Amino acid sequence: MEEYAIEFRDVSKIYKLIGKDKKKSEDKKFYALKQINFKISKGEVVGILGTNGSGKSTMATILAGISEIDEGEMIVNGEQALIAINTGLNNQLTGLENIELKGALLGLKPHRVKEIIDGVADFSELGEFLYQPVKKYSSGMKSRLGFSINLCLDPDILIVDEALSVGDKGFANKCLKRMKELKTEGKTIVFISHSLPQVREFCDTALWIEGGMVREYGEVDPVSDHYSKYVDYLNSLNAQQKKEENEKKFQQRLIVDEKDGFWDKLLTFFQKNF
Ligand SMILES: Nc1ncnc2c1ncn2[C@@H]1O[C@H](COP(=O)(O)OP(=O)(O)OP(=O)(O)O)[C@@H](O)[C@H]1O
Repeated sequence: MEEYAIEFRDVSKIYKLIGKDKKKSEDKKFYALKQINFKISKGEVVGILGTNGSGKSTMATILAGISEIDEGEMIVNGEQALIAINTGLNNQLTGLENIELKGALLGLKPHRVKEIIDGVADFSELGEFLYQPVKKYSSGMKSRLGFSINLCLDPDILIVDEALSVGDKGFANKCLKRMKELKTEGKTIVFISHSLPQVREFCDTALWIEGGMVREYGEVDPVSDHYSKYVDYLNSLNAQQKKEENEKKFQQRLIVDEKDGFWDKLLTFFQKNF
């Protein structure tokens, strides 16, 4: 029997929409992710593709256990860590204190925390900045710290959300090189990137989410080709057609409360008939 690192069974994430009065509406809700099903095998390196707002970051935070799901079930076999800029970093604390805090939250032994501190100091190349509060870091420095902590934690499942698009090219290449080593070590990696060439180069499979739903999941090359064609198609649309396409996607994700629908229908009935 194949062992899966991650399994999503009908997973949905729902947000309440803010109304025109700037209050969260009880009636109108929105699927950030809608009934997502997939299985990622142990040692698989999967790229998550999707246009802006399709649900990639929501997926990353759910995978990392930072965000809760509203419907369905997520089954994870192994320790997972999220590599994303800012996520999980406390701005008031120094880089070093952030590592100690993470170690305490994970219940790590002091010698393990020391190993991680040494590893982060070495990989991040932050030098003296490790002793400065994170609020004084540039976004690239935060990315270096976050990425290095997660790498040094040595999780079984690594979730990388756009981390390589921040920071300088030299550091991004170093991270990519390290991720390739982890891949050969048999780690499961979920890679969220806007860079299609990076996904093609690095991943075995690709999961394409569009409008909060799975559009395609399979071998990286065909899925990337189909995604690329879809992006070209979107780019070929004029402003009005783009608006219609976005509206269609939005309607698919909208959840209107039953009661609300009932009163709307009643009102329409009265308006039509009286
Ligand atoms: N906290 C939140 N409250 C309400 N809606 C949210 C929240 N976070 C995300 N969303 C909405 O959920 C949808 C998915 O967002 P998400 O950030 O996951 O998309 P994405 O694919 O990562 O987008 P991008 O490529 O632009 O970064 C978007 O429509 C977004 O507006």
